[in-house]
Amino acid sequence: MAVFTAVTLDELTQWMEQFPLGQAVALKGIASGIENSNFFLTTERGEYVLTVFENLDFEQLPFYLQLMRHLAERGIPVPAPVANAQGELVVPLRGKPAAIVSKLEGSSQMDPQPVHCADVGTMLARMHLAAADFPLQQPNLRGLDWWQATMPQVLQYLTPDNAALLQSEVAFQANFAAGTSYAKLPRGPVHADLFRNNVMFVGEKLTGCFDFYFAGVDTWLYDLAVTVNDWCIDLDSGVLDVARVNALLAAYRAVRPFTAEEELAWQPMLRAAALRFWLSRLYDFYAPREAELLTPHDPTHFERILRERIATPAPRLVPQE
Ligand SMILES: Nc1ncnc2c1ncn2[C@@H]1O[C@H](COP(=O)(O)OP(=O)(O)O)[C@@H](O)[C@H]1O
Ligand SMILES: N[C@@H](CCOP(=O)(O)O)C(=O)O
Repeated sequence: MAVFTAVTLDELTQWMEQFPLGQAVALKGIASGIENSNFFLTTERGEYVLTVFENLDFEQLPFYLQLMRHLAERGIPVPAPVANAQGELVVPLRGKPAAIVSKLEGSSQMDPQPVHCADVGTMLARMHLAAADFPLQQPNLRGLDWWQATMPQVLQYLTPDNAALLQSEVAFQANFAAGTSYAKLPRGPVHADLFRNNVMFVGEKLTGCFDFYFAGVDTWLYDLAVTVNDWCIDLDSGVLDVARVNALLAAYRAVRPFTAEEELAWQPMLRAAALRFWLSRLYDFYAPREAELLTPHDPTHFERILRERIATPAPRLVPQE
């Protein structure tokens, strides 16, 4: 269950008057999210998604919603936020920030093949380029600073072996991030959570991606590593599937070629992307927020992926001649 704030159709009647969408005619809670209360909203003008933000405040939200608007205006298939009569994208509902965005067609592809991974690679590269001139700034709030602050809060719950892995990987990543090659990696606003469940397909056609609420400014390579670590793996073992990796990377670099520094940084970045989700899942598992009503995601999945990325060389970003 993931509707933390109950909203009724009656309640929306007056609230909706500020939006150019006509009357609300149907409202249905969406069970699958873990962060916010989401609803499919049908109005006289069409199909939308209403989100009531449970953990993000009015200061943080403009970055995400303006970024979605920026991308939508540049033809990237993301939900377009709907502004109210005052031009605001975030409006209080039941005392919490809320927003209406367009509804994407389709459903998630949870068993992706190379053809799907190629579409994801193309979209990701186009999204990076389209976001490059986005004017608002917000760092990736789940980056190195967060890892260093969060690690001490979970260490006590881990086996000695896992505690040692976590400490050594955070140290490795701090060293990697301090290097001169890292500083040269191209960066900009990134999605930072482009998992299978955040992309829609109709058949083999990608119709869009959503859930920008972990977006922030970080390296493009990090975003790519997060994506590959979810789309291109055997879910049981965490092992990379070479055909899917190569399809995603070839499609990405056809839109935006990689730099020499990115080629060198690929393997450490795959480790960084695995660490990020191992740590957030450990944190959600051992230190759940009060409002959290869902079973947290399994941390051992990303522990396996991290160990695998440390142990096994990944396919290169650009295959050697
Ligand atoms: N713009 C959208 N178009 C279509 N479906 C959406 C859209 N936004 C969210 N959804 C649906 O709502 C579900 C939960 O959204 P999500 O953003 O993942 O929630 P949370 O941030 O709470 O984890 C998604 O799995 C998807 O089915
Ligand atoms: N993708 C993250 C958790 C974020 O959940 P989402 O439903 O908002 O995408 C993970 O798998 O740990």
